[in-house]
Amino acid sequence: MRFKQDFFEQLDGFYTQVYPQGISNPHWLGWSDDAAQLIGLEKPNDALLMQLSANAAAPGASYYAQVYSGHQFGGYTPRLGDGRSIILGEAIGPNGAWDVALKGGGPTPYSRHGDGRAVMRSAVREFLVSEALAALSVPTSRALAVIGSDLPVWRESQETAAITVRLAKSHIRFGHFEYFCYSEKGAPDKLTQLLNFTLAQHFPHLSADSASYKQWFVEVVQSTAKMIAHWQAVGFAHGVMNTDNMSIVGDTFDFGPFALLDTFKEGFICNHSDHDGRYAFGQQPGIGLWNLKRLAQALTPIIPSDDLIAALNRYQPSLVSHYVSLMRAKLGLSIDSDLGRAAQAEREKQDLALISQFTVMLENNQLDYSNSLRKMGKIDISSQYSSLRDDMLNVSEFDSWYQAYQARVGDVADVAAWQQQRNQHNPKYILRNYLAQEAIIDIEEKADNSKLIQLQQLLTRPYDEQPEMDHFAKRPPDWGQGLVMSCSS
Ligand SMILES: Nc1ncnc2c1ncn2[C@@H]1O[C@H](COP(=O)(O)OP(=O)(O)OP(=O)(O)O)[C@@H](O)[C@H]1O
Ligand SMILES: [Mg+2]
Repeated sequence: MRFKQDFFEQLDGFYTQVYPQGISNPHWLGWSDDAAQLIGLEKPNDALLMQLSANAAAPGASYYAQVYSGHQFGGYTPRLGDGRSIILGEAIGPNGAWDVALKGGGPTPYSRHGDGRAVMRSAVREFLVSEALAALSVPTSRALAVIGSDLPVWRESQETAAITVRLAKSHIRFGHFEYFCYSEKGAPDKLTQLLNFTLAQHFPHLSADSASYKQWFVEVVQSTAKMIAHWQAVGFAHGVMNTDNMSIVGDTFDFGPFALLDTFKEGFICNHSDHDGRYAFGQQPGIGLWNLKRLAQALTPIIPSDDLIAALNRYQPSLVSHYVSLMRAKLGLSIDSDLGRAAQAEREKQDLALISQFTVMLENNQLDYSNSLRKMGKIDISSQYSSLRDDMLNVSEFDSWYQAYQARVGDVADVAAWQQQRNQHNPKYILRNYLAQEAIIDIEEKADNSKLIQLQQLLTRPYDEQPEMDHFAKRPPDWGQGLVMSCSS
């Protein structure tokens, strides 16, 4: 790894230098070749294992924990910070730099009452889902590796510690701006410094001056909208959309009690602690805007309110556009690029209605979200019969939807090619909670990570048939239905 240290060198006062503490008997549980390529690494080796398990210093690393705050479940917590994630610096890759962080690397000044550790089950889940979402083209932080140990840690019972090696284009969160607005009142120069750094590092096409701030916030609104559109389209529930878990570059960030939907359910809550369903699957678009409003508030000392409000107004249309376009690809709804603006807007409205009717049917019939969409690749669109019909209890409701759908799809000259295209947008394999759980149980009970590796490899090619892996595409068994995860990770 070759590091630069821009955050560390340019933002004194925005972090505390702190060294990670090694975990005993470190061993690779998982390694991502795809993530490794991002920072110019090839295969894992023993020296790297020692460095990434914090048992040896990584040459060129600085080791620091950033300070931030954030709104958690709607309430403001004035001081958070990296309590268990220690950043080594920005590793230089062939197409840009990535922060490398050891999540679970030991206590920091921001650990409050925590031990600075991550348990193996949560580290494995973060590793698997980071790479699985990337393969689905969802904007996300990445995971280079997950490293197991025999270091005991206590949660509800004794477990073992692990480290996820996270790669992120940026670790700057909405909560960074909140911290420097509220906790260091009267210091707008700090906010400006942070914003100028963010611009220079992550929005290089914008200059670091007040004229660009307005455009920058528009782009933050749009990338957040795009990220959440992806979540809704693949059926991803994040579970802890606190503002300290929202990345400023619009990447999915901090994987705790997340879930990919099995059965489609708007109100699905994956987080055991989310009693009111604040972060339920169907609430995510609204919470995205709520979070952006908190960020906007924190920016009022340096960006005029009118500009912030104008940018926020672009959230909803941007999210709908992205979502409809992703769902069009899934359902095979083509668009005529010659349509005028007004006609396009009307078409978007109609398509959104058609898509919503589809998901309502899935919910009413308790159908699996991804598997139902995958069936699109088997539909003979020219025929009155659809295999999806057999899954419906209310057949007449389906028939009238299907009629409207067929009319919208129109004539398809080459049905096989149409089906093939559907398969390239509707994954056969997703990271179902029960699959992750099975991989974790094998590690816990048999020290066997082969299922994890198999799952990771499978999920790097989620659209391919891989017929020998068919069983991984099944709906969960009874014990794995609607698994709800706790936050004690
Ligand atoms: N075991 C722990 N020890 C110390 N601090 C912790 C621990 N678990 C969580 N925290 C801290 O509590 C706050 C909220 O936790 P949250 O679950 O959002 O983040 P996280 O998963 O620990 O990390 P990140 O957001 O970097 O992915 C963060 O400041 C986090 O660092
Ligand atoms: Mg967090």
